[in-house]
Amino acid sequence: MEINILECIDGAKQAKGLTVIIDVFRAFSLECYLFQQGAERIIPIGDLDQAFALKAKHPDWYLFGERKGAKVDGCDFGNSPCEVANIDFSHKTIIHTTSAGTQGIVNAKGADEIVTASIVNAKAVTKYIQQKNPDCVSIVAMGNQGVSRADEDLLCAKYIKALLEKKEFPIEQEVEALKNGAGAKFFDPANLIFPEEDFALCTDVNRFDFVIQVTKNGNVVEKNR
Ligand SMILES: O=C(O)[C@H](CS(=O)(=O)O)OP(=O)(O)O
Repeated sequence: MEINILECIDGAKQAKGLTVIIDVFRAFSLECYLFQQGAERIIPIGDLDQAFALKAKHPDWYLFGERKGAKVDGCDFGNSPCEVANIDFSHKTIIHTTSAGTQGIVNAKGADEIVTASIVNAKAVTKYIQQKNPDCVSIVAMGNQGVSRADEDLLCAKYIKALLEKKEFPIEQEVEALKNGAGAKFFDPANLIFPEEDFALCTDVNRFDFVIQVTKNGNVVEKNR
């Protein structure tokens, strides 16, 4: 199995084979919580206008929209898992547009198939890849706004690669270290965008045992293993 780690939107454009799009802070961690809380499907969208147009057609669907970390005006929710804690999304369709994560999905046009990943479901994604046993796996760490390296996404990519190669990886230690690095923004009292609780929710290692798969029609569904 050939395993390549790529980064950002440019990396997503180069992805081939079974493609794993990673966004730890926070898009694909959030989506795990949404499915856990009953969501039926999520529609990942790159373009904001397209997301609003879809919402206008389907007012009963929830629109989650984020740019530069902040909730976009006019959306029902932003990109924060703690914002949706305890909300029941049973039978709900969700439209999701973000700076990095959903951009990765819409740009991975050369992929044979796409699954998303985050630290909260990395082991489940690894098991899924092992079961499919493809010739080629592209793991894309989506980065900050899809354009610059995000250490948490690269960490998750390296963790999945290590699991696939059956190598030891000190994930708990590395997650702890994020508090003083890429995750420090969640603990900065001057920051008004990233709630502190989101750090723990997005770094709860292997909390979920399901994968999120992008279907042929572009929707995202939960796939239990
Ligand atoms: O909302 C987030 O946490 C990020 C913001 S950004 O990538 O740092 O601009 O968006 P996401 O698409 O979840 O990476």
